[in-house]
Order: sequence, then C-alpha cells, then structure tokens
Amino acid sequence: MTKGTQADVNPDLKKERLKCNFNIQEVTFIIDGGKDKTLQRKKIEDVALNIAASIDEVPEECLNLKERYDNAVRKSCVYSNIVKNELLEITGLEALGSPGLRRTADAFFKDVSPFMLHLGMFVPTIIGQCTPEQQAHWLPKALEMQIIGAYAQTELGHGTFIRGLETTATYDPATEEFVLHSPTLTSTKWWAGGLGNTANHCIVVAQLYTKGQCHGTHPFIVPIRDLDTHEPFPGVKVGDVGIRMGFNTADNGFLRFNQYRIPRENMMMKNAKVMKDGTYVKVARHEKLTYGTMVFVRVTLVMEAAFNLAKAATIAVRYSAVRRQSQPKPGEPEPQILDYPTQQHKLFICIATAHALQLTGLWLWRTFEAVLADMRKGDTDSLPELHALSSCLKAVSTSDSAALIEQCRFACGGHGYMLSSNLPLLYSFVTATRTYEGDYTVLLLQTARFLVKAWEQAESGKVLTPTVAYLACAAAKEKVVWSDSVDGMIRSFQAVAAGKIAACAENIKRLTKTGTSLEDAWQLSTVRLVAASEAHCRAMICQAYWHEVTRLTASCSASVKIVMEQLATLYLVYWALETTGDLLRYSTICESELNKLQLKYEELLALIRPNAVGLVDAFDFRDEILHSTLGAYDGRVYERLMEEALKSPLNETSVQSSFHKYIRPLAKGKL
Ligand SMILES: CC/C=C\C/C=C\C/C=C\C/C=C\C/C=C\C/C=C\CCCCC(=O)SCCNC(=O)CCNC(=O)[C@H](O)C(C)(C)COP(=O)(O)OP(=O)(O)OC[C@H]1O[C@@H](n2cnc3c(N)ncnc32)[C@H](O)[C@@H]1OP(=O)(O)O
Ligand SMILES: Cc1cc2nc3c(=O)[nH]c(=O)nc-3n(C[C@H](O)[C@H](O)[C@H](O)COP(=O)(O)OP(=O)(O)OC[C@H]3O[C@@H](n4cnc5c(N)ncnc54)[C@H](O)[C@@H]3O)c2cc1C
Repeated sequence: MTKGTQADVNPDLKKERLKCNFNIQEVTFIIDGGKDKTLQRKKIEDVALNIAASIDEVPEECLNLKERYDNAVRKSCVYSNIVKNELLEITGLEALGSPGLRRTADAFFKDVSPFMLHLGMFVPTIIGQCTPEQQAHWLPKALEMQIIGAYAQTELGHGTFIRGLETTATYDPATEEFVLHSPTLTSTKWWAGGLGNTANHCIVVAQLYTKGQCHGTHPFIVPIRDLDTHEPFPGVKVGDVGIRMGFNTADNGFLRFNQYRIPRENMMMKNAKVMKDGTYVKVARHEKLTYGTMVFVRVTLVMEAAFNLAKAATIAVRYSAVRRQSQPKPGEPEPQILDYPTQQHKLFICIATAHALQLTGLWLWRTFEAVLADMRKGDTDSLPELHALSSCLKAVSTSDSAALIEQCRFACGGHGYMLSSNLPLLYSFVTATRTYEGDYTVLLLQTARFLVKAWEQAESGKVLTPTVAYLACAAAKEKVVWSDSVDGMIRSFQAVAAGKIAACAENIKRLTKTGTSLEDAWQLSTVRLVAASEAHCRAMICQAYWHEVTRLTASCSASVKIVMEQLATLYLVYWALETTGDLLRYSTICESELNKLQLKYEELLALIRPNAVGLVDAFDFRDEILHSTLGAYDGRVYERLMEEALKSPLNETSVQSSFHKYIRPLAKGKL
C-alpha cells in the first residue's frame, strides 16, 4: 500500500486503524498463502510498481478506443520486459503463476492487457498439450515474447458445445500438412483475447479429419501473421469483434481460414498424434484431457474472483469509513456510513467472501496439483472429481464475486458510479468471468452429472470420493438436527445439498419409469439440478473455508484467530439466513432458532465493525493496484475525486466548440 505520511491520512481512517485489535500482517500472510509468498509478492511489487506509477499521462478511460488499444499495447510491452528481465530473475518461472505477477499487472492496466491470454492460456496450453519436443520448440519463443499467442476455441455459432465446433483441420499426407478451413460464417472463431490485432500465433481448436474420418476436436498452433510485417497470411482473415461491455483493450478477435495450410508438427501432440501417413494415434488415457487448459484456468479463476472482490471491498470499506451521511440522532454529528448496520451487512459479507474464495481457491490449487501428479503417473481416476469441483467452484465464485462487487458499488452511492472509483471497471471485468471459460449454468450442470452418479453410488453403499462423502450419511434421508455451531451449520448445508440431489435423482427416476427418455428426464430436471449443484458448492466452500481457517490460525495470535473465525462464522450464518427455506425443508430448524440466528448475525456485524478497515488493509493492496479515488490508503476521497475530474478532456477549455456549432445557433433560432 502507498502509505504516504500519516499527516496526509484522513482522520477517520486514522482512528479506524487505531481501533484495529489484531496483527494485520499475520492476516496478510494467511491470505497470500504464507509469509514467503507475501515477501515474494512485495519484492515483485517493489520492482514493477515504480514504473507503473508514471505509466499513464492521461487516464485510460479518457482515450478513444483506438488510442486505448495502442496505449494498452505500449504498456504490455513495457510490462512484459519487466516480467522477462526482472521479475523472472527474482523468482524463476513459477513467477508466471504467482499472485505477485497477477497483482502487478493490474497496476499497469485498468482494463485488460491484450497480452493476458498469451500468458493466461497460450503458454499454459503449450505446457499442457505439447510433447516435450514441441515444448522445447515453442515455449522459449513464447516466454521471450518472440511470438505472441491467443487461444481460439469459441466460434460465432458455438462456445459451450465444444463438440459442435465447425472449423476443420484435414490432414494431407502428400504434403504432411493440415488444411485449416472455416466452412461457414458460424465457424468463424470469435472472442479470443489478443487475437484481433495483437497475436501472430494462435491455438486453434478444430475438428481433426484424417483418412476420411473425424476424430473430434484437437488443438493446433497456427501462425496467423507474418512476424516482420504483422500482415495476416493469405488464407487468414482476422479482426476485432467490436466494442464490448468491458475487455475493450483485450483485443478480442475473430478469425477465418480459407484452406490454410500448417505443418503436421503444429498439431499439439501430447494427447493424440497423427503420423506422417495419416494414422491417428490416441495417447491420452482420458477422453477429455484436451480440455486441460480449461480446467487449469477454471481453477485459477476462483482466486481471481477472490482477488477482485477483495479490491472492491477495500475500496468500499475505506470509503465508508470516510463518508459521513444523515443524522439518525438529532443534534449529533453525521455518522460514518460504516456505522450503519445495513452498510455493514452490505460490506462485511464481501470481506468474508473474499477470504472464503481465496482459502478455497488455494485448497483447490493444491488439489489440482495432486491430480496433475497422479496423471503424470498415468492415473486419471481423480479427473472427474476435479472437473466437478473446478466447474462448480468456478461458477459460484465468479457469480458471487460479480454480484458482491456490484453491491460494493451500490454501497458507495453516487461516487461509486464514477469510473475513477474503479468499481464499474472491476464489475465489467468480473461479470465476464461468469460467462467465459464455461457459462455458469453449463458448469453447474457438469457438476450435477457427477453428483447424481455419486448419489446413486451412496444409495448402493459404495465408497464415495472425499468431496461427496457426506452423501453417504444423507442417504438415510432424514431431516438433519439443526445446531448453530459451525459444524452443525456445515452439516445442515450438506443435508440441503444431499436433499436436493436426492430429489433430482428421484425426479429423473420417476420420469424415466413413466416412459420419458433419460435425456428428456435430465432436461426436465435441470432447474433443480442447477440448484442442487449450487447447494453442494456452497456446502463445500463453507467446509473448506472453516477447515482452512482452523488450520491456518492454529499457530497465530489469539486476536487473529478470533477475527478470522468471526468472519468465517459470519459467512456461514449469512448463507443460513439466505437459505432459510431450504433449511426449513431439510433440517429441524424452527422459528425461534431462526430468530436466534438473525441475532447472532447482527452481533457478528457489531464485533467485526472495529476491525473492518484493518481487515481490508490486510489485503495489502497498493494504491497503484487499486486505481481508486475512493479506496486509496490515505482516504483523501474528495481531493482525489476533484483531481481526477480536472483531468477530464471536457475540462481542458471553459467553452466547448459544440456551444458555437450547435447551442448558440439553436438559441438564436439559426440551426
Ligand atoms: C506480459 C504479460 C502482460 C499481461 C499479463 C497480465 C496478466 C496475466 C497473468 C495472469 C492471468 C490471470 C488470470 C486469468 C488467466 C487466464 C484467463 C483469462 C481470460 C480467459 C478468457 C476466456 C477464455 C475462454 O473462454 S476459452 C473458451 C472456454 N470454453 C469453455 O469453457 C466451453 C465450455 N464447455 C465445455 O467445457 C464442454 O463442452 C462441456 C463441459 C460443456 C461439455 O463437453 P462435451 O460435450 O464434450 O462433454 P459431455 O458429452 O457433456 O460430457 C462427456 C463427459 O466428459 C466430462 N467432461 C467434460 N469436460 C471435462 C473436463 N474438462 N475434464 C474432465 N471431464 C470432462 C463430462 O463431465 C462427462 O462425463 P460423464 O462421466 O459422462 O458425466
Ligand atoms: C470477455 C470474454 C472473453 C472471452 N475470451 C475467449 C477466448 O480467449 N477464447 C475463446 O475461445 N473463447 C473466449 N470467450 C468465449 C467464452 O468462452 C464463451 O462465450 C463461453 O464459453 C460461453 O459460451 P457461449 O457464448 O457459446 O454461450 P451459450 O452457450 O450460447 O450460452 C447462452 C445461454 O444458453 C445457455 N446454455 C447453453 N448451453 C446450455 C445447456 N447445455 N444447458 C442449459 N443451458 C445452456 C447458457 O446457460 C446461457 O444462458 C470469451 C468470452 C468473453 C465474454
């Protein structure tokens, strides 16, 4: 954070910091995943942020579309040199996935870098889908930025249904080449970040044909532009998809092929190969390993959701400590809006959710690494569970994060609507994560497939995998006894999930018994399947969050343990109150217990209140990363709003030319 001198800090924020009764740094270590990670992040920030501080002369949002893109490319080049020459020096290759790198990128770009997909998907796909020889060829070029890549899977006509993609890659043994072709308008690749004007290479997912047979979708590395002139190659039509709600500097593009040839070796051959004579050879032991990059990105998106929500919460909580409004008690000063319980209700769940998603995200990352290690040994048994886990966690975390970021904006009143608050840009960025890398509903339905199968296994007494082990107890189908202890609440959330999954399974069984096909019975049950999947995910987040808080605070100071547990309890109680209908149905909770729960929630808000600013300070965002007039460390909200307003091009002159061109003629009846 940029602390400045204490004298510059808003007096209300100063007082808030004196009230804080826990060691902020200990919480920062927990959030970052350990002291070593925090130290590494700070080191990276110290190097990168000196340059970021003066990277923009004019605020990004004041530039026109083309200037914004050019400016984003300029900054991406500066930033990638820092990554290459300095950050990787500090930490080695693992810096690519480190929170430090992710955070510093935000100091350079308020919107999105056109290079993001290069690092976010192009490089990971080379690592995940290429043979060691192919990696040796492509990876150094990509890391040195000699080539810049995009990931083009989605088409104009299909995003979700990958098997329905229309782009073809037909093998020609005579020349040992693949011929890429876009047979229809709807087969045009659409949306790929960095593709429109920036990338010179692209991973293209296409239907592979060899010896007259289709073998389904496979990834290919495709050079699309000349490395010197940057002109698209003949047979390649590429451009920008048009103005979007956000991501306007991300250069999302379209791409069409007209019988465009690439060498056979450009097929990414880790999981399947085409031999010189056109023979197709399957290498992978699991059908869906070509979807590996998507699983990887879904896993990272859980922490990405936490990170962005933490930023919004920091902005809104600091602002709420500075902002004073109304006079609930006559004759008394206007209170800080953070003192209103309704404001606490809006904001403390944001802090708690950021913790819940970050700790669950770290746990998911470790699970992902364990599954990868199994797969390196040829064991793919745990892949379906990882797919189910990452699908629902990606869906719920991005959805919650987007909704709560918008809540933070509401919590900042009119000033939250200013782009300079950074809340609108944060929202437009995060709301896209609910859609990309697998739409919310679609991914919850993927998890639901796994859950229904697990339910059937539970009913037949089979051993269940860890994340669904709770279904075994629930197979008895009795209401769970309600208790407002943490364990009791988690048991009740699991009972809700189990009850909903059971109801789905029964519904499907009932429909198929009366002659409905399994596919139709599934479709007729999808509204409840999505709800069951979400309930399962919520129970899992509650369990993982509480488990991680207990584990990570075991050796912390007592005050840190208390405040971390208060937040985690708040998260559980909040969701119990949000889902009272479900609890009434699947647990023994009654009216008096619901009243008790409401009181407990209000008590928790009051307990967390004195530590609210300390808790957001513990996210440890430097001002350069927050980019917010409302959320800076010093709380000089009004001064910053005014300074930023004066940077608007509309304030460059006291009279605009439009006055002379239109308004005056209109007033004089001469228009
Ligand atoms: C210099 C640098 C400068 C700046 C850099 C700045 C910062 C960079 C730093 C870091 C970046 C930080 C963070 C972000 C990182 C990157 C991301 C950023 C942006 C991303 C942009 C978005 C990119 C995209 O959107 S790419 C396109 C994604 N598309 C999708 O997700 C499509 C969704 N659809 C599907 O996944 C599938 O089609 C489906 C799952 C819906 C169905 O598939 P299919 O029809 O084939 O299968 P089914 O028949 O339904 O099922 C068959 C069985 O297979 C199982 N299954 C399905 N999928 C999987 C899987 N992935 N793994 C395992 N198993 C799977 C399924 O469950 C069925 O099983 P069953 O047993 O039969 O039930
Ligand atoms: C900002 C942004 C960046 C992107 N970047 C990339 C990129 O770099 N590379 C890339 O390849 N793609 C990218 N995408 C595309 C993205 O992955 C897809 O948009 C996403 O997977 C959703 O697919 P879709 O657009 O086809 O939606 P659709 O599948 O058409 O969804 C529309 C609606 O139909 C519903 N629906 C669809 N199928 C089902 C079903 N089976 N059951 C029930 N409901 C269903 C959905 O829930 C949704 O409500 C990006 C998208 C965005 C917004």
